[in-house]
Amino acid sequence: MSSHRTYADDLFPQEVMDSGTATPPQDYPSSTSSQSSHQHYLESANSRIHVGWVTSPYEAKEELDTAISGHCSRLGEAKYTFVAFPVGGVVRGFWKPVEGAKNEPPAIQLPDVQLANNLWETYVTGRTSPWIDCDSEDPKFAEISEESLITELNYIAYMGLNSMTIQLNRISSPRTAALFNKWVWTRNTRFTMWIQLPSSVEQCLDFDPQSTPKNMDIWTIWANFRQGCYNFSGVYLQAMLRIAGDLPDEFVDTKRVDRWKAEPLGGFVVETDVYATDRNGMASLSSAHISFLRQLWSSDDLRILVDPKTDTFLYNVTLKAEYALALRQAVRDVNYKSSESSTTSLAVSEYKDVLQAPLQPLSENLDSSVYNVFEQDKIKYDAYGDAVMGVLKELGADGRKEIVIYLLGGGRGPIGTTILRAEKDYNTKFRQKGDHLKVKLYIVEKNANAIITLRYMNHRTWRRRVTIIESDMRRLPEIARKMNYHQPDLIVSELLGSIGDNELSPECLDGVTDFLKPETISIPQKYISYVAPIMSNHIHQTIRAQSIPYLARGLPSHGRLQPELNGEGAWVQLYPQGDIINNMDQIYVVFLSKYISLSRQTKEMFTFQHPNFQHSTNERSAFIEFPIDRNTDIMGFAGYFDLHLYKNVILSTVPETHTPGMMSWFPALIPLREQLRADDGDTVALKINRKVDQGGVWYEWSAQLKKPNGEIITTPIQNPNGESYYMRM
Ligand SMILES: C[S@@+](CC[C@H](N)C(=O)[O-])C[C@H]1O[C@@H](n2cnc3c(N)ncnc32)[C@H](O)[C@@H]1O
Repeated sequence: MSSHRTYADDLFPQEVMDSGTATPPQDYPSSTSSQSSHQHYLESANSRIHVGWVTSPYEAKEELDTAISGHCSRLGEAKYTFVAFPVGGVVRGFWKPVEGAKNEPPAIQLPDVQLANNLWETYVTGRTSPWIDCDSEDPKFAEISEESLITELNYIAYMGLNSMTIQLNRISSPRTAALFNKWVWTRNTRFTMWIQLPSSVEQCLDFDPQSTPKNMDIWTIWANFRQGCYNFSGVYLQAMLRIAGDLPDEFVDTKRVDRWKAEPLGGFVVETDVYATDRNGMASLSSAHISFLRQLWSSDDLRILVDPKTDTFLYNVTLKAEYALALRQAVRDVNYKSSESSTTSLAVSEYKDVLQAPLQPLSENLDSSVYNVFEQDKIKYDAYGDAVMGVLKELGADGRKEIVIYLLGGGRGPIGTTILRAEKDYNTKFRQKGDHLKVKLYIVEKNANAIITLRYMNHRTWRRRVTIIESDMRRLPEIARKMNYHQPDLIVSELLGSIGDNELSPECLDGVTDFLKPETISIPQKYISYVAPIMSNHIHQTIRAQSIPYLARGLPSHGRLQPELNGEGAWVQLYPQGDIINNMDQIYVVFLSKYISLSRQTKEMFTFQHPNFQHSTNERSAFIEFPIDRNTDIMGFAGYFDLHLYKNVILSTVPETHTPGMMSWFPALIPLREQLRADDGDTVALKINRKVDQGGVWYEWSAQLKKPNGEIITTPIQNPNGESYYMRM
């Protein structure tokens, strides 16, 4: 059964999940009764939505460097909540290097003691000097830039600022990225780094209409920079999208805009030439700009910076405030949570993108709380009831008096109750008094603890009608022969994981085949797994960053090896393949949130049918191709399944056909070791094998990327021999 149900995590009805980020109606103000709550809503937007001001050369007088607090107060009056200020002070910040001259930038002169530390942290983002260009074609200037950038980063660290921002002006910034790569991985100082991207490819200093690839885009500029920093945590290294008057196509085409949902987006820098004037003479945004902002406004933690491109705001005193107001108006209702809904959405959000290890109910006994979580899913049990009813109707049509049903893997018995209820409903609807169809029910369960509950249920709820068999179902043929148990007309089971077969349902059910009649029916009759490639820098980083605490180093891995007693007398689990490979080569269960699917369609992976009278192998092999329709980084594949219980009674976790309200399974995740860069027009394939040996089952997988010119890139085979993820039998 499903692994996402490992913890008491999914008690929330699907409806709540779906509306987790409860947004107020667009017409919020009119839907609230009082003026004062409307006022409160507007005021809360001023503090909830952080709009900052980029200090520009237009207002930069030298005195500003020692008068930051007054600068901040004036911005506060215009409803700005922070300022991006040159970290070296305005003289250094707006210095202009002269070509060919012996350039020596002015020294840093922004005294720290003018503000209390907490005020610097809260209100000031350090902006590196805009003239810095470590990737300049002029090697001397590139060198000066590198030295200056390190000096400024050091100063940001010294000041204890919480955030800094740097503007990328090139398509390719390998030296800047290398400098950041070293800094983030080796310096024990933590502040958020907002990497401002160019507003369009054509704006870049190194853009060349002849040599720049036609499909170059802002996302690729960012992805190369992020990759240059070896995908350092998105908590600290974030992209800021620069918005100018003309939006490039990739900020208008929804499927390309969506990629930013899978990236660590810090926010936006809005150039003031995007503003028009509305009917009331106020600064306003175009509907294209508003819709772009809204599409990516995933959280009110995002930041917006207003970057003045003219000095008009110096003469028109209300303009600054109007800029900020227009931005808040654009996004303030997107993530607005009314006070009634906030508790629930918070609880659900705790499980977003949390990695869970799939359950292995065959090799490990589940505990009561896990069963309790399963049992909340009324939709699943109702579907089982419908399927059993379907079989009773079909078999009962010949007027028989008895039908023998085995529930295989009964847990605490909810499907047992469902079966007996179906019997009652069938007799009420289709049989006369005295002509009842009787279900002879056996429940098989190997978990000795759950057996205690089943016996209690039998005594209390089922009026001792059920024969309870404490055993692994694979021993059922032997036990049943010895005990003269009846052969089943119907076997019912639910032994399914997030991709169907990954809790070893096929192997368990095959174990009872010799005890079946040729006409025995199985519920389920069939299950099919599905996959789709996904993009998610966040989940990639989360998987990589898992580490094993000292006191957990003896816990069994999910791989083939078991913990060992080492020479010092401690139990230790060894990972000869290394921690990172071990992390990347497992299948996880995740309530996916910060991700996007890269295919409009999920595609079939493996199919299993029951009963498997031919004893066909449970090994499988699949090669599943997907066309890629945008430049992207593929982090792996999301996995789903559908469950054909009986005839047209189907349960599904596949996004296109998801059973409404069913919450029993979160998607599975099949990660790649490294994110795989793909371009618009490529084809990616998942190559996956399901392998079986004496002790268990495992998957081995890799990806194959095909370029339009026929070039093929193949990634390494993951989880060879089940070393990191092995399902014991
Ligand atoms: C996913 S749970 C489902 C429990 C219950 N049918 C329900 O829907 O709540 C699967 C159950 O099958 C049991 N099980 C798994 N493999 C088994 C096997 N080979 N023989 C007997 N029981 C097994 C597990 O102990 C567990 O109780």
